[in-house]
Formats: sequence, C-alpha cells, structure tokens
Amino acid sequence: MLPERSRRKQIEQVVVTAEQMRQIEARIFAAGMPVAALMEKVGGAIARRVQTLYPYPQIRRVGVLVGPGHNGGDALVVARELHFQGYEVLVYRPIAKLKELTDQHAQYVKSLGIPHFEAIAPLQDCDLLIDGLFGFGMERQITEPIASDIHQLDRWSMPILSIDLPSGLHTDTGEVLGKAVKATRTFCLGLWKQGLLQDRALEYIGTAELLDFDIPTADIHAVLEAPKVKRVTSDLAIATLPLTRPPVTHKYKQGHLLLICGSRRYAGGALLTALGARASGVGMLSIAVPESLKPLLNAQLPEALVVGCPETDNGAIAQLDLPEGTDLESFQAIACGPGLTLEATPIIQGVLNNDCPLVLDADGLNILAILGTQKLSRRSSPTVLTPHAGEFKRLFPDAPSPMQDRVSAVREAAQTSKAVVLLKGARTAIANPSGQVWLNPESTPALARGGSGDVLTGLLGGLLAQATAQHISVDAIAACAAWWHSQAGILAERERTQIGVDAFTLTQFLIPVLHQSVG
Ligand SMILES: NC(=O)C1=CN([C@@H]2O[C@H](COP(=O)(O)OP(=O)(O)OC[C@H]3O[C@@H](n4cnc5c(N)ncnc54)[C@H](O)[C@@H]3O)[C@@H](O)[C@H]2O)[C@@H](O)CC1
Ligand SMILES: [K+]
Repeated sequence: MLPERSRRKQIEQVVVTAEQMRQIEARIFAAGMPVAALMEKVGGAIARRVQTLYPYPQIRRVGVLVGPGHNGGDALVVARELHFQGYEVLVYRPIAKLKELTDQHAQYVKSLGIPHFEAIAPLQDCDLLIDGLFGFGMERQITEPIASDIHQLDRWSMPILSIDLPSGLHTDTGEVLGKAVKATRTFCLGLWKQGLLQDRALEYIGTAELLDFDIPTADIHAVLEAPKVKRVTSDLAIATLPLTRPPVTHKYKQGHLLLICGSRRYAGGALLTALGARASGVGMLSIAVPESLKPLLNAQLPEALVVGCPETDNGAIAQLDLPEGTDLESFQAIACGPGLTLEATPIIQGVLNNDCPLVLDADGLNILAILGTQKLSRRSSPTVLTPHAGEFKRLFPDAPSPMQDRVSAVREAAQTSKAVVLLKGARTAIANPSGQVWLNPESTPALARGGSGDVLTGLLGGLLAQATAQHISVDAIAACAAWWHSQAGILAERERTQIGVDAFTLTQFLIPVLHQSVG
C-alpha cells in the first residue's frame, strides 16, 4: 500500500475517458465494493466539502438538482446530509423515472420532508445550488424542458457546485451537449476526466478540484495502458527540471543551445526568446540573429555568444554565419522561428536537414507549413513544434480541429508528423508520436499576449539542450516547459494583475516561481 501522500500525487497525474472510468469502476464493483457504499462515501465527502466551503448558517437554503442516474444519487446523499446539518434543502427533479438506487435515495429524502419540484422556479431563492443532473458518460443532447431550466440558471447569481462534471459536458471532449450548467466549482470524482482539461469546457467548470474516493492504484494501472493522457502536475514537472548539477562539470556539459531568430522588423522576438532560454539555466547560449540586431542582443545578454548573420534587403537572416569550426550539429539543441519572417525559408530548410534536436515556433512553423510536415519524418533527431491553434491548422489541415477535441487533434498531429507537438492554449496539450499526451492543468489568460510564446520557445530550447545527456523524453521536457511558463504567468498575475504580465515581465518571474515551487 502506497503512503497516502504518494498515492494522492499519483492520482493527480491520471486523466481518464468515460470508458476508462467505467472499466475502473467495474473492477472495484467486481471485487466486492457495493455500489451503494461507494455512492454513500462519495456523497458524504461532497457534503463535508460543501459544509467547509459554504458553512451553515451563513448559507441556509440549498437547491439540489437531481438527474435520473447515479450522479443524481450522489446529489441525493448530499441533500440528505446537508438537511441533517441544518440547511434547508429543496430538490429539483425534472425526470420522474430514476435508476433503482437513486430512486431509493429519492424516496428516503422525500420522507424526511425535503420538497421535490419538477420545475426549476422554486429554487430561485436558494443561496447555493448543487448540480447532480448528469455525470460522466453522458453523450445525449440535453433536451427540453431541462435545457431551458439550465438556461434559467445562467440568469441567477448563486454559486453552483457541479458533481463530477458540469451537467451537459461531454466527459472526453468537453463539448457542450446542447446546453450545460455553468458551475462555480466542480468536484471531479475519483480521477480527472479528460473533458475538464479541454479549452472549450473551461468557462463551464469554474474552480475544479479532485475528490478522491480511494480508487486502488492497481485498478487504475490495470485499465490505463500506455499511451496515456497525463496531467502535468508540479511534481512531474519539477522531477524533469535540471535542478542539480554534478559537482564537477563545465558549461558545454550543461547543454549548448543555438537560437536562430529575429529580423530587423521583429527584433523583440529574438530578445524574448533569448531571455526565456537564459532562465532555463542552459550552460551555453549562442544566438544567431541578423547582423543589425547584434548590438541589442549583446547589450541585453552579455553572457551569450551572439552571432551576427548576413541579412536580406529586408533585414531577415540570409545565411547562417556560424563561428569557425562550428556547424549545426555542434549544439545539443536548436530553437528557431520567432521573428524570422518567411524570407528565412533557406535557414529552416538547413536546420531541418541537420541532425540536431530542434524546436520550431512562429515563422519556423509558417515556413514548415509551406514546406510540408512530411519533411519531419526524415529527421533522426527529435523535433518539437509549438503551434497555437492558427498555426496548427496551417500545419495540420487534415487533423481534427484544435478548437474542438484538442487531445485528438494534438495526438493525431504528432502521430502523422513524427514530431512532438505542443498545442498552445488555456490548457496546453502536448503529444509525442507514440500517442502519449500531456495536459497542462493550470494557466492564466494573462499569458495571451504578444511575445509570451517566444519566451516559451527559448525556455523549451534551453531545457532540451540540457536534457540530451540525460534520458528524459522530449515530450516530458515540453510538458515541463509549458508548466513552468504558465506557473510564472500565474505568479506574475498574482503580483501585477492580469494586465500586468507583458512578455518581458514574464521572463522576470521564471526563476522566482521556480524558487517558490521547489522550496
Ligand atoms: N458508477 C459508479 O460507480 C459511481 C458513480 N458515481 C456517480 O455516478 C455518475 C455516473 O452515473 P450514471 O452512469 O448513472 O450516469 P448519470 O448520472 O449521468 O445518469 C445517466 C442516466 O441519465 C439518462 N440520460 C442521459 N442523458 C440524458 C438526457 N440528455 N436527457 C435525459 N436523460 C438522460 C440516461 O438514460 C441514464 O439513465 C458519476 O458521474 C458519479 O456522479 C459515484 O456515485 C461514484 C461511483
Ligand atoms: K453533474
């Protein structure tokens, strides 16, 4: 038996689909756990959490929305427990026919004098609502009159707590099935459901938390075979960071990163990429920029080797002019793209033809979209692509839309291109060519700002350069970079407000957030 802390850490990393959750639960029931006992355990845990968050008598009137299945059964257990703690409880039950266990709970709750209503209107004056209409596995569209009743909730202002997931959301894709409850808080039961980590579900979820109900880890492992979907928890990310160096080392042993970025028109992109790379702790940083950007980079990053390259008439890099004795394979990683402009196409062709771990971003991706991603399958070193949704569509026009099921989109893109793909978003998704997916569970809209992606490219390049000597998978490094970047954004937002996180400021929070996270 794992110590509780370690078990908890492990389950926080697990992400399941409805089908996987069904299989895990089937094992628990087959092993002898009574369904009613599990419902009691879950309902009791939710009720205790509600009491902590919304204690009686500050909160008096609680409306409980009860659906026909076991999500409704959970809600009825909560209704009963809160009733005995003194709350005034009202039940909304739009569907008369209930599953057997749910029906038993409904009968008992009714016998306690808790009123049941078929309409939503009587719950209007409640201080709090608990949503137990539909749980995981829901696939049908929400129909009338429930759709209109949920619409009514949008006009009310009391907090809504959803059990397992907001009713009306698809468990895997996060799609709204016609209409969905907009929760203030979601208590995800047992294991994280994939839909709760999809961008399009976020406005429905509110604050999400996992309510553990002691699923044995053996059952999880039995059902979840690799490739898996993983949440990038801080434990996972920190374990991937190059935090401790050997006592005897030198700069080239700590990774040598080459950045290729910038143009006369887009000088800032080069600078922000370089500042991101600096924060990664990379042993040696070389930066190839157009000749005219060299003084700027030298002034801001005195530790870097800045390589000024011949320029096109418009100030893009015309050719790489690396120092004597150096070629593209001298580096542990290359990161390129920000600010290059499309004129740098020959440069991208050059790096693609070389055998060095590579991060491509921004114009690097735009050029690749023109050249075609099939070029990547001929590379023997790993490639990481870091598109936002627009770049993704240009690169992978045949993949599922990144505006919909992002897990399928990123997985298919990685499998067809043979690259690690990092699809940026509110919940950045990363996939490797074998189908392993990572989802970054926390971020802030403060990062939706010009230059923020350049910082990520540099940071990721620096981590990749340091990792090549160790045996850490490239997708794990990309996941770690996404985590670090968003945690820095969260800390910067906390100290400077959401509008105070420009990309330069973000670079200044990369090390402080690390310091805070590793203690
Ligand atoms: N199965 C388990 O082992 C456990 C389940 N628990 C709870 O049970 C939930 C899953 O329970 P269920 O599988 O019963 O699923 P639901 O509670 O979502 O109920 C499904 C029922 O709703 C009906 N339905 C689905 N869509 C509908 C629609 N659009 N309009 C009208 N009726 C519709 C279905 O026909 C089915 O009868 C979880 O989310 C969780 O809350 C927890 O008690 C913990 C243990
Ligand atoms: K629900």
